[in-house]
Amino acid sequence: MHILATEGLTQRFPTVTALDQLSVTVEAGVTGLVGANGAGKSTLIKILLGLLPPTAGRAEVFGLDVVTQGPQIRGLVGYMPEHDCLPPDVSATELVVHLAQISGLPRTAARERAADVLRHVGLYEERYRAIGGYSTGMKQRVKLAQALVHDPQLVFLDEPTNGLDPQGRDEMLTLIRRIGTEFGISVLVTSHLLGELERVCDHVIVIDGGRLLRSSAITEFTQSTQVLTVEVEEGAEPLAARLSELGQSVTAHGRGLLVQVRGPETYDTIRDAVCDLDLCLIRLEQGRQRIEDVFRV
Ligand SMILES: Nc1ncnc2c1ncn2[C@@H]1O[C@H](COP(=O)(O)OP(=O)(O)OP(=O)(O)O)[C@@H](O)[C@H]1O
Repeated sequence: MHILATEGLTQRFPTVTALDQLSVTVEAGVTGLVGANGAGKSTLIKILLGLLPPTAGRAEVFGLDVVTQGPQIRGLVGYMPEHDCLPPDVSATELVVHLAQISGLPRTAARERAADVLRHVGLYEERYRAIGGYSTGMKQRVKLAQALVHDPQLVFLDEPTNGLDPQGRDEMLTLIRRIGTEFGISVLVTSHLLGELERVCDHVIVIDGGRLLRSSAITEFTQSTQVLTVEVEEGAEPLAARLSELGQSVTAHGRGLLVQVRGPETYDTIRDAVCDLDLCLIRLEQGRQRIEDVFRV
């Protein structure tokens, strides 16, 4: 049973087509929406929230039509926008309580709920300080807290790791996974880095130039796009030839070779080929997947 679906969804702006005949469904769980800058991710989220009427096609969230039932959709969905949009002169507590009340919670419930979500996202005493003095990581947490405060069934997180250092990024990804598993809230999270979503998502959708490139379970994804970097002291060319003869997909890459992983046997094939040719293996490493790798598939 899917939680949202689009069919032939198209969004044209005067000089660019941001979404082009996009048809995709999303199931409950944590889903990554990946694409380079300008691929159409934020546009899709705005349409799904009922904030932007599409030029053509249709979309529904929990069976509700995005064009005619936007307010009902926004009652069920939380939204963490990409850009910094926080008022600098109020505290996180004041802002999140205020937004909870706007979502329809009575004052006391709004205060309790705001305290809960701010704690869940890792803001403690700082929550009483003005947001203007917060670090980027703290601001991202406030944006996440306000997306969760009305107890939604689904949240749209637009580039939540933007501007964070590696530790902040790690903490945010762990938090996103917890939202999906412990809180039972479905998540649609965007990123331009496939590698970072791989850790937290059950499913990944890749779009490019507003078109659907791929939609697969994360397990299928990592298997089919996994590459090994193989480096030998000398003899990369004969090794490439031998691996090709043995049916492997090999490309030269700098001083090494990139070999597509077809299964566990790929590792054995490489080891045997290196031994047979009497070469000295200096590196055998799993390639880090980037969005570019998927575009080549
Ligand atoms: N209101 C608008 N008017 C005109 N063009 C727009 C508007 N909103 C988005 N676009 C254009 O549509 C394309 C898709 O933009 P969108 O923001 O959806 O991409 P994105 O995948 O979210 O990228 P990013 O991560 O950089 O925000 C871009 O070329 C963008 O310039």
